[in-house]
Amino acid sequence: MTYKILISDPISDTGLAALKASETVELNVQTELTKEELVKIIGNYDGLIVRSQTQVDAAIIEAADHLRVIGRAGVGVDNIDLDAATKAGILVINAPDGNTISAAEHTMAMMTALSRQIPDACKSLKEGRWERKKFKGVELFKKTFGVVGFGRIGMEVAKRAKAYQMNILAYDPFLTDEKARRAGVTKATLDEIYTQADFITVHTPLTKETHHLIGAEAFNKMKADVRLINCARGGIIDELALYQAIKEGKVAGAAIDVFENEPPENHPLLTLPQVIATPHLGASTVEAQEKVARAVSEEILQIFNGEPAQHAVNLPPISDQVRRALEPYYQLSRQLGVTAVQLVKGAPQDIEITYSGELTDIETAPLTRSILQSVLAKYLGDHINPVNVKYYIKESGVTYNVKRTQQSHGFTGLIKVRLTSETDERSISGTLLNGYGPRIVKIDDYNVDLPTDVHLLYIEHHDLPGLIGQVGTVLGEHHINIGSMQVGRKSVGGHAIMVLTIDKNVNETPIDALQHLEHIQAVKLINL
Ligand SMILES: NC(=O)c1ccc[n+]([C@@H]2O[C@H](COP(=O)([O-])OP(=O)(O)OC[C@H]3O[C@@H](n4cnc5c(N)ncnc54)[C@H](O)[C@@H]3O)[C@@H](O)[C@H]2O)c1
Ligand SMILES: O=C(O)[C@H](O)COP(=O)(O)O
Repeated sequence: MTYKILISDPISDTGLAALKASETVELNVQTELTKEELVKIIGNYDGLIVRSQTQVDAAIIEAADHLRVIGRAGVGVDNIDLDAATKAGILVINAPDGNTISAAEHTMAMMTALSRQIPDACKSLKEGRWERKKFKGVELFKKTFGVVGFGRIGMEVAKRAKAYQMNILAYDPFLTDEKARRAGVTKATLDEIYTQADFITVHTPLTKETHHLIGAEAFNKMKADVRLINCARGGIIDELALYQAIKEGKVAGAAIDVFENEPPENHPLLTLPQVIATPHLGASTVEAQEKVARAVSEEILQIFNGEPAQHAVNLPPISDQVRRALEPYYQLSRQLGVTAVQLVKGAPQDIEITYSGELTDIETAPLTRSILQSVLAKYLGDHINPVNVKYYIKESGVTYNVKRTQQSHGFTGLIKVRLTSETDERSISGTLLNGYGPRIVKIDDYNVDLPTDVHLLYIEHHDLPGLIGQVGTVLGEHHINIGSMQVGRKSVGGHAIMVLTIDKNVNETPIDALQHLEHIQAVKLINL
């Protein structure tokens, strides 16, 4: 199988080494595509790698029939329509830490350049002037520095600002006192930052909450000589309100790397001498570009190899430890879902999953997605995958709940899947048996011991002598070899089940023949 990957933004060639070396990948680099051209060709690709330039909107996702993964060689994914990607079952991954240092260094460069008016001083000198009086700056030493967004980059910026002996106030909804203490910063509210800071930098993602987070109201609270830096995302600071605030002398200056619309056209901020700007260069270093390209390349290869993603943006993150613990259970969970949905009569309305034994202490959300996916795929189709399964569950009105119990009936880890449809209710349990791999150990109330990689014939009948022989005869007449047979009954002469493993997939004919036998109540062929 060959995977076709399109690279639509300029990406470090060195960082792509893993993809280039792979025999299963065909790479195509086209960094000057118009949106229409991209829509036309995206259907040919299994993977897409972008930076912040390509706008991966709903129209592109709709045309991306085969796309499995979008790799963002960088942090911000606001250029990707995540809802559309999730609905389409396309995994979005990013490279969250490859450009942290470069972005933090650029922030410091912008703050120092702003405080000393370096770009204009340089320009004036190059134009033949010697204007020492005009370019008097301010020191950073002992100044109060507000850091809004204390994630990866915010923290690295704070480390560097400490070397300048700035007094750092940090605001982040997830910042704890302990984390602030360890980082040597003061945890503050936004208002404390607005009223006390001499310099304010933003390092949040652009979200509904952070859009225009800093606008006219905030500028009114700030010191008149405040200077702002935005090396995160255009739109976190309201650009027009910033322009007004600078014009009115409420803000002394701003250093801007990112714009609400890029590239900015006739932008008023770019007409102001108090503003310095760069064209979204925070991550544009040799080192950062190599790191982000290497990270997405290697992860995309892992995903195409069937391994779980480590930096999925539209799936909950899982740690390495959890990934390792769950790995052996993936096959079992999928097969339990597939079996249960073939056992139950009618479409399931409710799905109940119970984890016990060692699985009670592990984050089992990835297994839950895998079970839900395998159950729903029968009715909703193969486009259901772990990325979009929750979306489709909600859409279809099916309910599900997850339970945990310590009762594992002697098994190390046990998963039980119970499906309820309008007319039926079925449950099936499975475990991993040392040396044997995944096994089905219970169907409804009957204990069984079945492998999960075979075809099963599940028969419900009255417990009567001779019936097992009749079933064997019918299967023999249809040249179907029985691998193993297990029987169970509730009481002598009462309701009973027979589960046979058979060597080949069969068509409807022997099933019909079995169903016509007297005392047989139901026959189900279960393909795993
Ligand atoms: N200019 C560039 O080239 C460049 C380079 C890299 C990253 N970035 C951008 O920088 C930003 C930060 O990146 P990061 O790697 O540090 O991300 P991160 O996820 O590590 O940190 C973001 C932080 O923002 C916080 N946050 C979210 N909402 C907030 C709010 N309303 N108020 C305050 N804090 C809030 C989060 O809790 C988190 O700690 C992103 O927007 C990213 O796209 C820009
Ligand atoms: O979010 C990011 O990673 C930065 O904004 C970098 O964007 P870029 O890859 O387009 O330089």
